[in-house]
Amino acid sequence: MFGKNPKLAPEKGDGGELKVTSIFLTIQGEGPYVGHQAVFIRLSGCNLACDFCDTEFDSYKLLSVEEIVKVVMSIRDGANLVVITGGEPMRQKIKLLCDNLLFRNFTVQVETNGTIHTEIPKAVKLVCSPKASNGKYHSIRKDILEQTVALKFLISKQNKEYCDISEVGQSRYNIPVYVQPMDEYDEFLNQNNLLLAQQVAKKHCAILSLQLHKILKID
Ligand SMILES: Nc1nc2[nH]cc(C(=O)O)c2c(=O)[nH]1
Ligand code: SF4
Ligand SMILES: [Mg+2]
Repeated sequence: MFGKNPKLAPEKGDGGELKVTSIFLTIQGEGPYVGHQAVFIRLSGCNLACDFCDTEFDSYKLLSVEEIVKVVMSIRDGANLVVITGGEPMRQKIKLLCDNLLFRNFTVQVETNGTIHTEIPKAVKLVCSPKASNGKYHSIRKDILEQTVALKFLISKQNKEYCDISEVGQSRYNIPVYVQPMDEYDEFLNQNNLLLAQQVAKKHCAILSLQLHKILKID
C-alpha cells in the first residue's frame, strides 16, 4: 500500500495453490462491470509499487483452488461475476482457478496493470489499468492487449504522469477507454482529480469511471 510493498516477481508452480489476501462479496465499483454484484478474489503481491496504491495485499493465506472456489460458492448469494484482483493477479498462475470458475458459469474478470502475463482462458475478461513511472506509461504487453476488454486510466492533477492519458494500444486493438479520478485520500486533491477526469474524458471521448464502492463506503 502507498508504494511500501516489495516488488515481487511472478510466482512459480502450477497454480494448484494461490496466495490469497481476501475473498469477499461486494459490488464491482470500477470499469465496464460497475454496479454488478461480484465476488472479489484479492491475490497477494504486486510487481509494481505505486505510491498512490489504495490496497493492502501483503498478507496472504496459501489456498488450494478447491478451497477458493468453495469460499466463492458459499458467499456468492446469486452473484455471477467473479473479479480476480490484487496486487497484480497475473503474477500467479491463475488459469486453473479461472477454468474452475468458468466451468461453474461465472463471468470471470481480471484486473491487471498489463506488464506481466500468465496463461488464462480466452473467456476471461481482462481490464487493464496502465501504470506510469519516469514520466511514461509502462508498455502493455501484446498478449494482454489482445484480450483486454477495457483500459482504465487513473487521473491525478498533481501527478505529472497521470494528468492525461496516452496511446498504449487502445487504437490498434479497438479497446474502450475509461478514465477514473485517482483517490488521494484528500478532499481538495480528489475534487481536482474529479474535474480533470471529466476534462480528459471529454477530450478523448472516453468513459468516466467513478469508484462506486468508495461512494457507497463498501469494500
Ligand atoms: N468494490 C470494489 N470494486 C473494485 N474494482 C476494482 C477494485 C480493485 O481493488 O482492484 C475494487 C475494489 O477494491 N472494490
Ligand atoms: S499496480 Fe496496482 S496493485 Fe500494484 S502497486 Fe500499482 S496500484 Fe497497487
Ligand atoms: Mg480497490
